[in-house]
Amino acid sequence: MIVCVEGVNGSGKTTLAGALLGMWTYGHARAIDPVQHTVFGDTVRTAIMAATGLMADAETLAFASARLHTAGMLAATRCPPMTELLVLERWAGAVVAYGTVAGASPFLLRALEGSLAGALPVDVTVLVDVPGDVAEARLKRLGDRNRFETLGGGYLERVRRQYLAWASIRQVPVINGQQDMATVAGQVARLISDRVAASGHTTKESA
Ligand SMILES: Nc1ncnc2c1ncn2[C@@H]1O[C@H](COP(=O)(O)OP(=O)(O)O)[C@@H](O)[C@H]1O
Ligand SMILES: Cc1cn([C@H]2C[C@H](O)[C@@H](COP(=O)(O)OP(=O)(O)O)O2)c(=O)[nH]c1=O
Repeated sequence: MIVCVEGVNGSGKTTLAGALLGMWTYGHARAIDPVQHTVFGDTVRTAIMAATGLMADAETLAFASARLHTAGMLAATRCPPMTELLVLERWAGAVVAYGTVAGASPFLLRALEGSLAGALPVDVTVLVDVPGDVAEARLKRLGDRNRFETLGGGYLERVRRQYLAWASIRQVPVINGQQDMATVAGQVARLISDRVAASGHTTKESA
């Protein structure tokens, strides 16, 4: 079972991933950030974060490359059994939402979204939605921020809107990230259970 949690910085993805792992009692469970999961991706991310004046297409390609490399590294466990949970913090949606705001070519974005979608069989994708100013206030409290997290609530709101447009087109469920975490996690766990049931596995194996 591969679950992808999409959303802007500060929407609650990492907290949600932790909650889902805690609720999963049917087998092995882990959460990864596909950008930073490999040494290659981590190095690429460091280079992107340090770069100034990076062209939008170049930046988008670099992020997608880091994510695609993770898909390759996961090849051995490409289709984990339904009893095993792998939570991805962002996947194809981030490329589209952040890339659109950065001004990347729509043709490039469509191609990369397709490559990412084909590279890993994601079973359930959700978008955790919070307004940009709420995300910004949360990030401010956390301190230590990457360069996308210092662009402010207006920037996060623009990414949020691109995420919502993407979710609408792709029929990705939108979860209200302003609810308490138990409610957010409960709603996602329900979607995961529905997916397990649809796959024909017994409900005994679901979250
Ligand atoms: N549903 C929520 N309600 C209130 N605060 C939240 C909620 N989800 C996350 N937070 C807080 O917001 C901050 C960012 O959460 P985090 O999970 O790191 O977001 P992300 O991984 O999307 O950047 C953390 O301090 C976290 O405790
Ligand atoms: C342009 C672009 C930016 N980003 C942004 C969002 C994040 O701030 C950062 C990705 O870093 P990442 O390591 O995935 O996450 P985080 O720093 O949020 O824990 O870059 C993408 O994830 N994908 C993209 O295609």
